[in-house]
Amino acid sequence: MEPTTIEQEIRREQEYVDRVYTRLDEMVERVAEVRRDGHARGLLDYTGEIKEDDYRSLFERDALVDHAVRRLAVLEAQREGLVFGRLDQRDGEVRYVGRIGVRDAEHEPLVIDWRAPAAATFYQATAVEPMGVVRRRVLRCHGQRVVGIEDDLLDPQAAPPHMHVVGDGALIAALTAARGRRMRDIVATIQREQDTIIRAPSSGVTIISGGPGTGKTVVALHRAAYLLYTERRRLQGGGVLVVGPSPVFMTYIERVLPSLGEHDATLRSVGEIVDGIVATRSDPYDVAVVKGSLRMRRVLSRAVREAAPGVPRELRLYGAGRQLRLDADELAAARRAVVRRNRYNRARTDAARALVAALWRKVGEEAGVPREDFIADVTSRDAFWSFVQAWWPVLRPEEVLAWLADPDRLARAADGVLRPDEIDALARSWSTTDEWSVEDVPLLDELAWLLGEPPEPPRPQDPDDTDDVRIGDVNADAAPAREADGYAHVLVDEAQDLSPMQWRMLGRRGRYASWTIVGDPAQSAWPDPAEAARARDAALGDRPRREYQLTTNYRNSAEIFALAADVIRAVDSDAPLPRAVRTTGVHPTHLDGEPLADTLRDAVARMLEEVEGTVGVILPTARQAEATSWLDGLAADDRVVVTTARASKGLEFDAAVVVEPEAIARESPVGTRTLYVALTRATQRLVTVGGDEKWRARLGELVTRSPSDETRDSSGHDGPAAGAP
Ligand SMILES: Nc1ncnc2c1ncn2[C@@H]1O[C@H](COP(=O)(O)OP(=O)(O)OP(=O)(O)O)[C@@H](O)[C@H]1O
Repeated sequence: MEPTTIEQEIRREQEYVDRVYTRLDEMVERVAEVRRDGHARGLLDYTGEIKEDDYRSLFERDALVDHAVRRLAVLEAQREGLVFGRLDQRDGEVRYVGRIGVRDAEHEPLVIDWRAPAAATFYQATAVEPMGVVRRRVLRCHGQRVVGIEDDLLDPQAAPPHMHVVGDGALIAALTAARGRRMRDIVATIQREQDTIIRAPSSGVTIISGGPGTGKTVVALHRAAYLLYTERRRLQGGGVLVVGPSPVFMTYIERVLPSLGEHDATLRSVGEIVDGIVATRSDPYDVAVVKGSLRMRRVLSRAVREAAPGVPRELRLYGAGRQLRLDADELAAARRAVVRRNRYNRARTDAARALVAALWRKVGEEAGVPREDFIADVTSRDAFWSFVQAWWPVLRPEEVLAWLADPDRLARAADGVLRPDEIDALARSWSTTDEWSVEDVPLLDELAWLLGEPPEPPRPQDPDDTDDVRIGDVNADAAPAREADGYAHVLVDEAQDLSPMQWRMLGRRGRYASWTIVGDPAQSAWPDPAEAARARDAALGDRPRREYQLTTNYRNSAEIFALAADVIRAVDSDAPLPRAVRTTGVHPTHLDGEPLADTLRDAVARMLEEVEGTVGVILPTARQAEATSWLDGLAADDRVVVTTARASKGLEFDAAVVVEPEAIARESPVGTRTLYVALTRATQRLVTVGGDEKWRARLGELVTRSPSDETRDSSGHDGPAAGAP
């Protein structure tokens, strides 16, 4: 049989792709040789004495080997689907675009790196503005084999007569593909509005907003890869921090940057920002709201000023020929004066000075010795320094926060700042568990900042330097405080949910950074956007900002998004909503019936049959524990992901089964927004399970109104199945 046009085109492209892989193999072999050579040099060098020259050559060797190892890893990692695009230009030039740049033996480009300026037209050219491109071609590959081609003819007038145009469009093919448990890169199908954001300059603050499924996350990650490519020296030196809402979300996105050849970004959920603490549990809404509010700054700074539990409440000391004493009130006054001026952990010297000053004030002229002699006498006594150590112990943030589980202590710190019911709720949250919550992490960070790092231990003393050594050698200002590590670029996803205290925590890490901030106000779970905006502005300072809005919903079918849009409109009539361009003809459905467990299992089993990829079961928080047991064996299915609505932020499934939607909406004052999040997680199918008349009516009404009624497909799905299964 004659090969079809598309088969012929694929064969031609395969020839080119084969040439690229042959060249890639040569490059891999060459780099591997450099590595082997480096190792061999190391073996010889280490056999004898090492002279200074040898050290230099060993250093060079290590750098060479290190570079070769990294290069090899990149070359190997980018092998899969290395070439994905081709541009046929008006002037007859043909360019191939791929995951990395590849040149032939004569240094002529075989493939252009997608991030290079020469590749930009691959993403930016449109039929309205072809930018010299006649045909854009996306190659779909499995391993090294070309399996499909999708063309866009951008400039028909300029197309030569023999030019073929095949395929239905790469974007739709990508959007309808089954989803796995990890987000994939979109390097072959980045859209023009997205490309503009990816390539925006790195300086200052780039704010990306847009409704659900508009590609905010995936675009921000491609932007990180782009910036690492264009500004590798600055960004690798300082580091790139990527922050998301939960560990589940971080796992969902963790492959995107490596798949783009970037391994150097630090990915952390908001519960993992502080080194050494991994918090995954979220507090109930009412507690989270208090812990996140800026009022906690006052509470914490007062908590730091109060004496640690168990410190001595009286100073008794023999000095200057008499019994010296400071009582609890005098000690408290000295403490207040010191903490007002200093960070606690860096103030021990000052605390010692304050004690001596208080003693002198009490004794004064009666001491019968000049002030200098009095100070020298007191500070030469071990008993004095033992007291200072006990009275001013080094404090860790965890200790100070744990003290606030004591309702009396908390009430003193929060007096006039928090309401009594808020104080009760907080004290209970800290006394019922010793596991830190996600909302505790910014509080610990704030405390770390208030307390400061303890100074470095004193260096060995110079025996001649006897002048007030003991006070001087623990000088609080001697060593700079080791503040939180500063990153060169900070990328914050789902930023609409960050509490003011979380903004402060991130601000400390991005003090000298450029920022990319991603969010959708309509999905916000934070009840006081104005307070969060203030904290955000303080974190970002006066850096210049550029803002972008994404407007196309690439995730949801139009039928699914129509339901979600209806829900959000009820509470936020002005929310700018994206346009879902893909219709499937399959409307959201609803399943009722008792017991709920059976209905849920039935819904999940149906979805597993109907879609190829993942099925998300999205629950009200109150149902979380029950539902996993209801689902029985189904929960263990690799394709099934069980999550609460609150934790479903940023995730995506082929099918979503949303349990008791109205209960999700009632769970908190921002519950409707959380329900909006839950309803916008699915690409192909949405089923709601359990609920009330109101919910069924909403679905029914929506379908009768839906314009896509006329475009139902032939798969037998013809609207909502409200009622018993
Ligand atoms: N140009 C594109 N080509 C292919 N797929 C795309 C493109 N843009 C976005 N997508 C896909 O659309 C889906 C939604 O993207 P993403 O999760 O980044 O959206 P989002 O705006 O962060 O959503 P949300 O705010 O609802 O979490 C993902 O599967 C993503 O891969």
